[in-house]
Amino acid sequence: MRDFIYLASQSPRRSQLLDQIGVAHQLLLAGPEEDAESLESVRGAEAPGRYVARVTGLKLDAAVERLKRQGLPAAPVLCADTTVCLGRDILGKPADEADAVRILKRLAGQSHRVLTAVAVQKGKQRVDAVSESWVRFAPMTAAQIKAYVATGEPLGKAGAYGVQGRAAAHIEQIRGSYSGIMGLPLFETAALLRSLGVRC
Ligand SMILES: Cc1cn([C@H]2C[C@H](O)[C@@H](COP(=O)(O)OP(=O)(O)OP(=O)(O)O)O2)c(=O)[nH]c1=O
Repeated sequence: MRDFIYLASQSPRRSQLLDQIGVAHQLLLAGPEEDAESLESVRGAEAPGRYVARVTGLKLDAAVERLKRQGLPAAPVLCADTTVCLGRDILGKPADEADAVRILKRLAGQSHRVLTAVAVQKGKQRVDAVSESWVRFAPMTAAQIKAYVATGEPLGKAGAYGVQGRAAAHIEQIRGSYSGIMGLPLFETAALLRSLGVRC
């Protein structure tokens, strides 16, 4: 018998990744009355690790409230947040194509960190983890950046790229968690679910 969980995320990648390890899940999405984007604002000099864990906690608070409000059957709720950082700078999702070009120019020829926090709440119990990975992009010409941005892939993704997509052609090296870079670190996720006694 498998338990099901709620996935409070609009990211199709996170749902695919949960499928990959056989976690039955239902989406628990924010309604138009919730200002989901405002949860992701950065506080002054906040370190990236703290930022990503704090935002994930806020997403989970909002999701648990949503579950209560909607009167849905009780089940564990999972949230995650992915942040790309270059040094101490947090690079979020690009606002538009020009912003994606600007971000990718900074990442090209450099190594950066990808932090993904995941948090799960079951009843009153909450557990969380942060996965850290390093990604090194090869140098990219302006034409290569332009061509990549024209694919539309950078929009909606932290750091303006998808490791699982065409960006892979420019990624020289990865250290850490491939699934974490994509948006949900599966090793940590499975361990958190097990620690809560979720059968999957
Ligand atoms: C770095 C990287 C990020 N991403 C994606 C994963 C996340 O969807 C997105 C980071 O944004 P997030 O704010 O973590 O997630 P989201 O807004 O897509 O979904 P929600 O807040 O509802 O959970 O970037 C990739 O798909 N591939 C990558 O290589």
